[in-house]
Amino acid sequence: MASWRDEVLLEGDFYLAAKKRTVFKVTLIPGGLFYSAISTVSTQYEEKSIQTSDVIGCQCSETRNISPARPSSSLPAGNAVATFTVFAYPFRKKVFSGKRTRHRQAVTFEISSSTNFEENRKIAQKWRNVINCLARGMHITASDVDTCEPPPWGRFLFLVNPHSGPGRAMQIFKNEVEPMIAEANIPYKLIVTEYAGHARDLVQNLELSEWGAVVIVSGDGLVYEVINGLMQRVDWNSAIKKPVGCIPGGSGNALACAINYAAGEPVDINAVLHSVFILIKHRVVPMDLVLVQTPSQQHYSFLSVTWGIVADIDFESEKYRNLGEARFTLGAIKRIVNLRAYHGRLSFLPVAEYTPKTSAAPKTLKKIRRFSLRSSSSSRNLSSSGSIDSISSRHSQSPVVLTGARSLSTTPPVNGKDRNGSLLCSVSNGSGDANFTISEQSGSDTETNSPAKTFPNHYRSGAGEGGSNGRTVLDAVSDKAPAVLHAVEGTTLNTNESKAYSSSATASTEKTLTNGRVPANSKQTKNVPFISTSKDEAGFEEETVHAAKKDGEAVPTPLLPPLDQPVPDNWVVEEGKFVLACAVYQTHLGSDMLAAPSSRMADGIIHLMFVRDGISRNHLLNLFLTFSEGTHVDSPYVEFVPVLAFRLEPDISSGNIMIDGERLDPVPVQGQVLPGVARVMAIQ
Ligand SMILES: Nc1ncnc2c1ncn2[C@@H]1O[C@H](COP(=O)(O)OP(=O)(O)OP(=O)(O)O)[C@@H](O)[C@H]1O
Repeated sequence: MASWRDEVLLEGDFYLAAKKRTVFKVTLIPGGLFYSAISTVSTQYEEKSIQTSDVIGCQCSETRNISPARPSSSLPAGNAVATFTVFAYPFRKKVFSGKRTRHRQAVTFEISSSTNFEENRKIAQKWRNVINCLARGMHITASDVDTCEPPPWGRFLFLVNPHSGPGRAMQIFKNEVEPMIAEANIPYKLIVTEYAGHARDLVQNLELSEWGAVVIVSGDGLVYEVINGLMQRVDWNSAIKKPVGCIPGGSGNALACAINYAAGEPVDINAVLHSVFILIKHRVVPMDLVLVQTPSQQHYSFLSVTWGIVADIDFESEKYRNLGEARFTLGAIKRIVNLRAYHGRLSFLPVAEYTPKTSAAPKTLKKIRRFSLRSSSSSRNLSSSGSIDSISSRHSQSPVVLTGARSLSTTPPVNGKDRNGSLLCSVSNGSGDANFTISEQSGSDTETNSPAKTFPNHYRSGAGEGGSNGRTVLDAVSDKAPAVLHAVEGTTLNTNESKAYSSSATASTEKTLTNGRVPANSKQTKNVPFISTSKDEAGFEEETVHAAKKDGEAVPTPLLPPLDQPVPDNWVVEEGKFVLACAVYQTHLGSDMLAAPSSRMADGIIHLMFVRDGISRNHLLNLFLTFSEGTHVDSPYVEFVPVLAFRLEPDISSGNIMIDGERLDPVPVQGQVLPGVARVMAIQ
């Protein structure tokens, strides 16, 4: 909370609608609004406050002055009274569980300082405007208060699937979403989907400029439809930047859980309320997609590709859809009892060297691979500069950057404690462990339709109490890994930071790349994917595959060889029987399944998890029980590998492959990350 030393923006003596006979001194500072009784007839009131980070909107209205309830009012009884109401959702601790959850608070102030209603109304409107600007994260000073107005909202298009989950999506919209959207005064249109595929058809033909955002009130199936509808447009590169919001109305709601988790909001209680809160307080945040190829189709996946027990549970529990999320628990019990393992081949291009958990060999990190996808309009330097490792290209798109010759294993943040967009890594250099922070970075071509675009530096203060407040991240570089580079969330690095980096690279080369292979001595041409490599003084290598994306052109897949051809030599191939294999790129697969705790929305990483055959039912059950806390990643049975691309080739035709919860017959599939291409309404 801001302190009293903060600049006072507005002050006034108002009645509180709830305390009819008391005048309150009300003070507004950038961090919040304070009010305390200055005259009391019967009771003393403590000073109370409302934080602007909890406020979703403020509105004016009028009421009647009722005599003799206003002893010191200058208004005659029966006259109109101007009011403003602040709608806030602060956290409160639950009595028994001790868990923090937001609750609604509406505080109405009545202005009766003048006998002239119009004058009072103007005062109320001024307070409303300033409070709304602050709630939207704008930086307001005392000199702005007479003129400031919040930027108009872009209209939200709500897509509600009446059949998702237990069939409550429409009820959720009416009872929980609509009232909060009205409090925030956001214009919207509601479309109820009429058939499977309706949302995809809609967004494929939508005039996107008419909408501030597309918001899904459903499960992940409708999110999948919207993402794929946008990606299948000719103008896919611009269309996919339309912010997508997500309110949990289905049975799994993995994306909604991931968004709540990233914002530091509860995932398991009052999930809808917290999701709507995020929707209103959102920033536009980049999100990775994964392009998934099968022999006959191409999918754009935002969540996961699963095979084995996780896919079986997801598909086979469909028939219990009316149980909501409990369907997964029931499905898991049934599947563990009838445990199956599937034979196949799992290949992947790891971000760093892969060493199986069972191996006694030291885990040495000598190389980091990245994939950089840029809008071709901004990629001209890549083909002409001859220095593709120039600072600007590194920092404007790099999803994860790490240099330094150390052994590395990713460790989960402690229950989401580190949610500043940073991936914590435990790095061992032989003399003990050191913690390093790898920061992820937003895409260079981040566009917003939110006020963040107009007020980028100040909008960050708008995060909720439990959130990370979206602070600018330039993490300290440990002296044990001098070459670790940190990117900045949503901002560009300053010159000093750039210089610091450039001194660490001693050599760089580049080659063009075709279908995962690198022709020697090929010449750079515009829009042709290519690899750059650089080595620092310690011999640590960083290899980046660069590709350009553009409306009207195919989505680039330089990491993927044709599905009927072998994977390149730099891929790892694991063959055998698997109980499960999951490629995950969100933290959650359900509210009690923190599948990839270290995942970030735009980390440019596919988190590949697999369990080989040989695990007992007992151990598997225990493993499933640890999913809710995310500690399964520490299990000796679970391999957890950050990768840029993967291929899964099941040997048998039984079982299921699920892409974002949509079933496929077990056919060969492969996927490649598309770093930060999509945009979601979130708080990081
Ligand atoms: N009006 C409709 N009638 C029938 N099916 C629909 C309709 N609208 C959408 N659908 C389809 O319903 C399917 C399930 O919806 P959704 O995934 O949103 O809910 P869910 O499966 O309960 O949630 P989750 O995927 O999170 O478990 C989607 O694949 C979507 O294509």
